[in-house]
Amino acid sequence: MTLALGCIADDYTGASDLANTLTKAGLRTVQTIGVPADDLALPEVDAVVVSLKSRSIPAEEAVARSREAAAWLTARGAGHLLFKVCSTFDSTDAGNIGPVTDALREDAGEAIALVTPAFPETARTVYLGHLFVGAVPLAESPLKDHPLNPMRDSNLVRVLARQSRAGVGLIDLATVAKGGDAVSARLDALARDGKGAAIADAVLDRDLAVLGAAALTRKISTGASGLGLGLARALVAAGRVAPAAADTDLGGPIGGRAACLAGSCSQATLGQIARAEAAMPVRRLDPARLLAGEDEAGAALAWAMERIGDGPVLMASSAGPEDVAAVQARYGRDAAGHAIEAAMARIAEGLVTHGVRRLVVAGGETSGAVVDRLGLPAFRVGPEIAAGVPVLRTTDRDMWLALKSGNFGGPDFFADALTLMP
Ligand SMILES: Nc1ncnc2c1ncn2[C@@H]1O[C@H](COP(=O)(O)OP(=O)(O)OP(=O)(O)O)[C@@H](O)[C@H]1O
Ligand SMILES: O=C(O)[C@@H](O)C(=O)CO
Repeated sequence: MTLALGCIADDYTGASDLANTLTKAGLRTVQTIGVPADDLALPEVDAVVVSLKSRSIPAEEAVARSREAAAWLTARGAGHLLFKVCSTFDSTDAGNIGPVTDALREDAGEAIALVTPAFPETARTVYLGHLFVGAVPLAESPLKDHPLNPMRDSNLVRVLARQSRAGVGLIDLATVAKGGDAVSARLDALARDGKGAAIADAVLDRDLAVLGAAALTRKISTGASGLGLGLARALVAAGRVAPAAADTDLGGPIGGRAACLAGSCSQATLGQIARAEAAMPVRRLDPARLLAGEDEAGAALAWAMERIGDGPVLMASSAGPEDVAAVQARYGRDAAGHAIEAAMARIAEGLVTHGVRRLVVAGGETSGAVVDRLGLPAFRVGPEIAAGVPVLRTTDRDMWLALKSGNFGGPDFFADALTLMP
């Protein structure tokens, strides 16, 4: 297998978002969970997206795992590596976007890396280094209340500089508008100035095409699915990939039991859970009981088993910012997050043991915990449920999954997803 593009995603939902974007742009793509074992049979593809669960772990560990993934991808011929981060730049000042970008860039022998989380299809745009989520700056968006990494600064040059060893510069929209050569010249100038990364503005998909072409002249870049789109278009335009139609034959219907799990506390997910109440039974997990050591996961599973023969069910730990803050104040942010993720993973395992073969999970960390517990090695990419969320089919067994990034999907996401998972 010779890869045109190797991708390292810092969470599993983000990886499926990127795999979806690359597939739609004509790249044959597979999503693996972690660095694939040597004996894992993979189809012939143009791009591999290695999913890591590295967004919220200590920086040294994130660097080590990302390096391992980079080595695997490079050994399979990947000419360019994209480090896929969240389109809302989810990270803390001790976070990992800077350290991983620095490490991959240095290993690749590059002086500077282009960085942009812009993804206009989902209303993430960057102007003068400031990230906008829809019509508001990042720090005024619901991301300011994220349970793990509250985003309180919209200026990404500043955010990335706080996490990076090398300095961070800006490629502004006026430069992007002049085209790929102007972007490359600006990267060179910033590198001469000692910068190791440059936040690039992008407001429209055409800006991403320019950035993708410029990024492709170097060995690594960092960004969200929008930059993936730009890189895919540049690879096709350069004749390095012959565009393929999406993989329509994923193996036929599976049928059987279906369930949804939500651990995301994003505004979008909270609205989707409320809407799902009209379509299926919904059980809210009680984080306080769970964190007090009571068998809340077992109780939720028993609840599900009484109903699942009649149709899909949804179980959610999700809560609004005030409730999340109260739980975190009492039990600690990481301890609360990990305990709830572990409960979700246990419920997922129980569901699959009892015949669930169609599973929808909301939230990146939550999806990571669930997929790890189920031991799924890789996914092929099916139809798109909503921007950034495809249907996935496991490569080693008959199972449909959808891993939804917290902020993605329309109001009826859970029902929409199950409709596309026959
Ligand atoms: N009621 C709750 N109180 C405190 N923490 C919670 C609660 N419910 C879920 N959590 C934790 O909040 C975190 C949510 O992160 P997760 O990545 O799953 O969702 P997200 O950030 O919205 O999704 P994405 O990363 O895809 O945007 C998890 O660690 C989860 O365990
Ligand atoms: O880029 C995004 O917003 C998503 O793919 C994601 O990474 C959310 O976890």
